[in-house]
Amino acid sequence: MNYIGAIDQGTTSTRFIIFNDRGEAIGSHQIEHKQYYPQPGYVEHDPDEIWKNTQTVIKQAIKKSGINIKDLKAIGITNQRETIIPFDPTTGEVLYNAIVWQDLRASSIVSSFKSLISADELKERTGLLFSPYFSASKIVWLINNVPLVKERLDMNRCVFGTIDTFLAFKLTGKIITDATNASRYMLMNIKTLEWDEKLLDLFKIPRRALPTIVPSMKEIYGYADILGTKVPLCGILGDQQAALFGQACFSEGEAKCTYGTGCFMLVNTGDKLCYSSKGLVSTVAYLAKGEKPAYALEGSIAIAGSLVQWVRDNLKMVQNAKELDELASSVSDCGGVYIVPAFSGLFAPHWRSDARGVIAGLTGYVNRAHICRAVLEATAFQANDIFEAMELDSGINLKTLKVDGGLTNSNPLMEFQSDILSIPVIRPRITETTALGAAFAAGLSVDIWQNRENLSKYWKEQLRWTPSMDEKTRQNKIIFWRKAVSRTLNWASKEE
Ligand SMILES: Nc1ncnc2c1ncn2[C@@H]1O[C@H](COP(=O)(O)OP(=O)(O)O)[C@@H](O)[C@H]1O
Ligand SMILES: O=P(O)(O)OC[C@H](O)CO
Repeated sequence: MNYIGAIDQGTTSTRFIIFNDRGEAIGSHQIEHKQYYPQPGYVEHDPDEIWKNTQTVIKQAIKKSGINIKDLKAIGITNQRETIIPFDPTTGEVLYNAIVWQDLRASSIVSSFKSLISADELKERTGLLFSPYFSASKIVWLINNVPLVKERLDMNRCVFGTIDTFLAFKLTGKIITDATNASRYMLMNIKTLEWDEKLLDLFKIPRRALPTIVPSMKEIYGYADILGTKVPLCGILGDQQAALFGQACFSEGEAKCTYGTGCFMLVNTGDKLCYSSKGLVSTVAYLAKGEKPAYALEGSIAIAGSLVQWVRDNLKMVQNAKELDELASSVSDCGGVYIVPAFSGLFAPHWRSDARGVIAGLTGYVNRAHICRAVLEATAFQANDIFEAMELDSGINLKTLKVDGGLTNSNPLMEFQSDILSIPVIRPRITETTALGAAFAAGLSVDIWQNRENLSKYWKEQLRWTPSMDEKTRQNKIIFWRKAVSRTLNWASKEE
């Protein structure tokens, strides 16, 4: 038998999922890790905890699936992107906690970048726009604020890697990042797929401290010791690109939206690098060795499922997500309440780090159920804003939307999403599309699958939500949503 394993290292948890050669998940294990919020706007993870969890989930998933380790033919990695870990490659020592993609501490550094390079040139070179979301400003913050990092950097003993770099290093000793992850540093030239010398120079980041950029698939990067057996590590994709791949969106014009901690909509634009004028970013969708890169346009939303968790953990309004769904379903609408969860500022299409969250439209009529409904609707409205930008930017008219991620378990959210987008929303039979994408990449590299076209047959529709809202109601709701969004702006100072 042939099995492929995928490490899915996400914002809230780490999973290892084992797939058979029909793309079916046959065993998995998952562990959550601690979120550190040392100050408002700061979010950190402990890399050593993530590595410990990775080792445990691999062992446990293998045990649970009962496979013979000799049948594990390849492993792939998919990961939360942009999050940066500084480590010493000579000892493996972690020099500072991982600065997570949601972290806003480098906002003022991003402001200083604006005097070094124009937004147009930055977009032309990287496909991205000014935001502390991307890795570059986090790296500069580490160099400027952590003496240990500066010291090791001066000794040529510091690597700034995304999570894939860190895990690949732990597993194989190689210092690499794949082109999809590299495209999120704000340091890679999106056309040449190499570190951009001009940007490194402007931001004063030494090239020697960055990993080597490698293809996402069709290359064996090294061998990992898994329970005493050497298994090739041969597929790496950032988690949103992995979900696009796992949803079999291999060709131009195919799109997906993943609803997890955040929410990310990507459309494959083929080998065409398409620049956005509506607040989306251009990114590498995947790079197979020896081929031209496939590009994507992406709309990123920082807060989606994490709003559900905030209502559960910080407000203690519900015990779990299921209860929130039930409450939301018990009312026919939001009772006039609109929640804009700009906890980390607003990402696409607004990109305003000065925005902070609001709950708008409160009246004496509003109860807990309306709030719960507004929590779910917030994600659907944000996705709709991105969807509109995507259609305008790419010229692609999407007739349906493929969805995945934990929040797609929420029936009221998916119903409302279809209503607000006014198109059917479709969830596949295999919902672990992120891990599946990484497994596809690894499996293609060791010829378990011969080509991408062969993989399309594993994508099967499981659930479909179709729109039923009248156009006037839909438009009215969107108007109120946009009014609520306008209330979040200019709250924090631009530097915060
Ligand atoms: N039935 C549900 N209703 C609402 N939210 C849900 C439901 N099930 C899961 N979630 C949310 O989905 C998120 C987890 O999704 P997941 O795809 O595992 O996230 P990630 O990969 O970003 O860690 C959590 O924020 C959780 O609150
Ligand atoms: O870990 P997730 O699924 O929330 O994804 C995080 C994204 O990669 C951030 O860009």
